Amino acid sequence: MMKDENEEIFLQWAGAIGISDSPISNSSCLGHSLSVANFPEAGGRGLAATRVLRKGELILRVPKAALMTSDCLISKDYNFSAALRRCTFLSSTQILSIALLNEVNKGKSSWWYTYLKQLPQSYDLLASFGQFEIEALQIDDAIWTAEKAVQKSKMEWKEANLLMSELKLKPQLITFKAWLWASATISSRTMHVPWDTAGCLCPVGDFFNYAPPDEDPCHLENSAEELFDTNTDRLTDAGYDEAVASYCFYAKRNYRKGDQVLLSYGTYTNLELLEHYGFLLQENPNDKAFIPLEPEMHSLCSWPKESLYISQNGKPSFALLSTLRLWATPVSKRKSVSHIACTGHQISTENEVVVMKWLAKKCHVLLSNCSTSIEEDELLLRIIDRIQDYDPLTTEYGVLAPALNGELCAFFERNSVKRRQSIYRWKLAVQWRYGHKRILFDCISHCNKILSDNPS
Ligand SMILES: C[S@@+](CC[C@H](N)C(=O)[O-])C[C@H]1O[C@@H](n2cnc3c(N)ncnc32)[C@H](O)[C@@H]1O
Repeated sequence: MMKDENEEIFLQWAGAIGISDSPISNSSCLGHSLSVANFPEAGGRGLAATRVLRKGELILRVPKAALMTSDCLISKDYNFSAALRRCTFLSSTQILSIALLNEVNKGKSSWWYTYLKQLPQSYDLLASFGQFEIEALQIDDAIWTAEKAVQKSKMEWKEANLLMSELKLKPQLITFKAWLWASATISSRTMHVPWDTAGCLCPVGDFFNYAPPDEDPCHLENSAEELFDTNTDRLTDAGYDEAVASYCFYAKRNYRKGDQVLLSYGTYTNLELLEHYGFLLQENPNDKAFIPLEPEMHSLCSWPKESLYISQNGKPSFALLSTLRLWATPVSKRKSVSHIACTGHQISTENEVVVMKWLAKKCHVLLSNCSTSIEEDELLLRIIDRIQDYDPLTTEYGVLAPALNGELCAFFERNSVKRRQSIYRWKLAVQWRYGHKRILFDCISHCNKILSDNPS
């Protein structure tokens, strides 16, 4: 069956179970406010505005009965609930992943068959990265995060094996590959519900692609305000509304007809987006670069580790700057100036010069420790695009940039089969390291500017 045909059947099914983008009851699911469209540069399949949408307007309602939750899957499946009682050690996310595979196992007899059929067949979350793509991240912190994601996924899969074999799932649904698919579906598509920490799968609502939150939640002045939940890492401009027993989605800004309607799933760095959703943004205002600090720096201040970073624009965070200022102060004077540092003020010109020199040098060393430069990564990204387009001349690029030779050869050796997906993951890794290096580079420029304004 054609992809569009599947989509058509899915939208009819969604309309019949009450999913609607219209305030008046309507048998069709979409068409009043939204339509499914393809946005190749911003998430692929997504939702477009079919008319002018005003900020704060309710644009989609998905009734509770249409939400796929562990509760609803378990309560309708006696075997599953009986087997689950014997496996009390599984997390809510593992349970929802197994419940999802259990539905897939039912094939056409599953009530969710039409929904399951249109889910993506694979994902590119960090947990699905192979050794080659992990190494392509180049930066220790990111490599560690990716390795941890793979290990965690493997461990959760092993723990889930007992229940999956009790359920007698088909052999291909018990594999690690199937587990990666199920857990990535849960990680990248679930939405927060108050009664289950695993969240829910929300047909049609999970077609919204992501835009980072661009406003401070405290300053929101529209009807979606009360749905803004800074404590959850799920969709924040949508939420479950008990009063109407539905998941409700609101326009987070004004849209023109044809615009892609986006939602903010939360505030994420690019590494976090890769880890939880399998994509990253070329321009992510929430991206950050964490750099290794001297052990002493951590004990100097009470700032949490996560607050010590370089922002996407190359400027050190408030906490990092005040920590560095205090650290650059002679030990005997630290106590008397700590209140100045903690309130974000410059301690002295000499102190600022030491801080900026240290920071610029650190970024410079980190950049020179990488096996490729920013320019080489830029070239590699162009080469990868050509490889994606099956340009036969691409191997010759190694001559243009000898530093890329090893990486290009390693890719071709390992990836004769299943190239498309491997190329895409490799590209994500290179895009990530390129963005990270740009932050370090911009930080050096920022420090140099301050140094030239404060000649020592
Ligand atoms: C909730 S789904 C959104 C709908 C999805 N595009 C689909 O076809 O079903 C989330 C996934 O969409 C993709 N995505 C969402 N926003 C994106 C963006 N701004 N850029 C690239 N990919 C995006 C990622 O693959 C992500 O894991």
